[in-house]
Amino acid sequence: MYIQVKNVTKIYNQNSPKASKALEGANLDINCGEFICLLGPSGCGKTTLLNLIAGFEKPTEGEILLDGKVVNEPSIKYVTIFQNYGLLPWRTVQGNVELGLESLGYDKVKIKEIAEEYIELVGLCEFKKHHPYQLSGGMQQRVAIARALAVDPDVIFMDEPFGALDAMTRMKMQDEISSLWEKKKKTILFVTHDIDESVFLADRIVIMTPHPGKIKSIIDVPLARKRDRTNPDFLAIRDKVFTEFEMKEKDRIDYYI
Ligand SMILES: Nc1ncnc2c1ncn2[C@@H]1O[C@H](COP(=O)(O)OP(=O)(O)OP(=O)(O)O)[C@@H](O)[C@H]1O
Repeated sequence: MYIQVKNVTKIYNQNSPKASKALEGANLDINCGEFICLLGPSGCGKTTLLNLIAGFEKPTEGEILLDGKVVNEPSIKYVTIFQNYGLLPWRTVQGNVELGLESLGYDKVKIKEIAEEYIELVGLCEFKKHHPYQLSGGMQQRVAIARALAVDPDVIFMDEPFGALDAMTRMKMQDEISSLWEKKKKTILFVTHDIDESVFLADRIVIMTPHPGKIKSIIDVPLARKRDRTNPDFLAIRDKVFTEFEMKEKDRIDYYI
């Protein structure tokens, strides 16, 4: 097993009157190369679990192993892509993609070569001399993805990366990240509260519920890619997820009768 979350509880501000239990008794095993979505409503501990696995936070109880080693701190082998892209405004697209590579100690020619390869992969060749303010939100997110992939990380953490995008751009980015994942087969942990997004992207969906944050269940998504959002199999899994959250239309109708 590549990532192991063993009985992990996280309490922020422990031993203070402000103590809050964000996550309770989480157990999760992730295989190398899997695309995992953490799905749930606000406050269910998705970001907390992501930050614990990425090493930005420490568990209050339990432990997390990555490739057999206890996670204690963030590592250069794991990259995180946030909702706000995290691009440097004074650098061009090329400069932003080169950023992570510079810290790996490659020479200038190699850095330029690798950056160009990934700029091409996300379809931004014509824009490599542009600055972030000259790009749309979707294009900025593609730069962030190119920058993340360029350092050839073992794991990519994505915390609601498409949250700020309009619906059409968001679907296009879902297509792109899904086909990039197929090409590169990186282990991806992707936080979302969008049910359709999780069914479109994930190999497995980790269903989380709040008060306190818990892993409620895990749903397999054994659908071939590229996925069709209108296919009956897609809709059946979507339905299953709705049932897990007790949000099915049938239940609401019963309630009103
Ligand atoms: N640094 C922190 N200090 C104290 N409490 C925190 C901290 N971070 C998160 N929490 C609390 O822990 C709980 C889980 O938060 P978390 O951000 O992990 O949930 P989430 O599912 O990612 O929510 P959202 O979808 O709104 O981002 C919430 O009640 C939140 O207020």
